[in-house]
Amino acid sequence: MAKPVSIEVWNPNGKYRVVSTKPMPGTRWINLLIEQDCRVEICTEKKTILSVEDIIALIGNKCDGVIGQLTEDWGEALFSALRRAGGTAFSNMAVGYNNVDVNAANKYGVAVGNTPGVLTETTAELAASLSLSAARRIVEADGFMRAGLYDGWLPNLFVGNLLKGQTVGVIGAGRIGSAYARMMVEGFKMNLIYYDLYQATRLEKFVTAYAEFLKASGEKPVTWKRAASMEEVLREADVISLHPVLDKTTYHLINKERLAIMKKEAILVNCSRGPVVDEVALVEHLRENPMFRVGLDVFEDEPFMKPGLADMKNAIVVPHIASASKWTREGMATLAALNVLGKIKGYPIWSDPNRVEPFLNPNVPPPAASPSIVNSKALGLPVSKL
Ligand SMILES: NC(=O)c1ccc[n+]([C@@H]2O[C@H](COP(=O)([O-])OP(=O)(O)OC[C@H]3O[C@@H](n4cnc5c(N)ncnc54)[C@H](O)[C@@H]3O)[C@@H](O)[C@H]2O)c1
Ligand SMILES: O=C(O)[C@H](O)CO
Repeated sequence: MAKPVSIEVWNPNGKYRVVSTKPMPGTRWINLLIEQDCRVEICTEKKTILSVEDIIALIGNKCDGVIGQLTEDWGEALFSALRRAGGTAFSNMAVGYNNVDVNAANKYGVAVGNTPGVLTETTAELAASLSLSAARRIVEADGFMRAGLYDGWLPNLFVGNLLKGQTVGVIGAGRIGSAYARMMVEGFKMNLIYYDLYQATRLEKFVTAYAEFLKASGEKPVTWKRAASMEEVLREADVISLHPVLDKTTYHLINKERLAIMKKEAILVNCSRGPVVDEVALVEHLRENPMFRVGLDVFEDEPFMKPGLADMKNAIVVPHIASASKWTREGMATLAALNVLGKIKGYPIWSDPNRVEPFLNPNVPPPAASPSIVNSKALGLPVSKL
């Protein structure tokens, strides 16, 4: 029997019981649930990552829906427990849902929500920050200053890479990959090469139009290319940023062999999921190629790093904070709550999960729909006409 977990309760007399496995930023998400007759229970347990047993204890005997986190293992055990408690709604407070076994959710008739769109620019901005920090060796230089080692300007001190005119490579040019590509192309006049299973038409149009603008202003135009293979991107790009989903096709997408074909002075950024990179191979590559640099927001065995990574001066490591802006995190909480609420109330599914702005305006009530349910087709849920 698992130990009872500590909770904070809002609107104790609400008809529907909704559990959040973590406190989340802002209060709009709580108010939206309360206004629609939900009793909201928030787990306040100090431990960062809840176990399956902890969450089963939280679900209890009666639970209509759960808002969970990407650190939790949502599979057979949790979906069956939720269904036994009468629940049919779950939402990750994340766009990525590789921690969720969607087949198990389908088996128990539980809708699975995620939070696309609201974190696109915030995540792309962190990827851009890591690209710049790695190119200009910001973290190393900061450490040098703080250690009292600076004794005057020198021609060779912390010389890094100029981005202008270099090639940025994007693997996975979906929402975030495309936003990052635009930042790097427009902000630093980089040429673009990308690889994705699908054509990124809007991105291509943007770069074409920007190239024409530069040409008309008498500047060298930027170029773009959709690569036929990922290897083409790895060989040609100076900065490579990874933005695919994590699934069987992208596990260890970057391995020893693929690292070996990258330029010796290339920069690799990962703000997708840790297992997209073989981290042991990466540490070895960083050790053997001191001019190769990485910026990592995610790790293969989070919260841990593979041995040796923390000692590498050519690696910048941050703790999975790519979506961590106040507006975005409050918006993610809102979308996750509305996913769960929508299913409980029998609302339809929003027709375009790439266009979630109507749910994010705090001054107007949100549409009566679930913003993004990834298994809506499998469950035969109706789509909103809005
Ligand atoms: N570090 C963070 O905090 C953070 C924040 C947000 C998202 N993410 C991660 O980023 C991922 C992408 O988010 P998004 O909103 O841009 O999703 P998205 O679905 O818009 O984009 C993913 C892209 O990956 C492409 N893709 C899939 N398999 C591929 C393969 N084998 N090779 C190349 N491309 C492939 C898809 O075609 C798609 O265009 C999420 O799934 C999540 O794991 C991380
Ligand atoms: O998938 C996601 O949304 C992130 O990893 C957290 O923002």
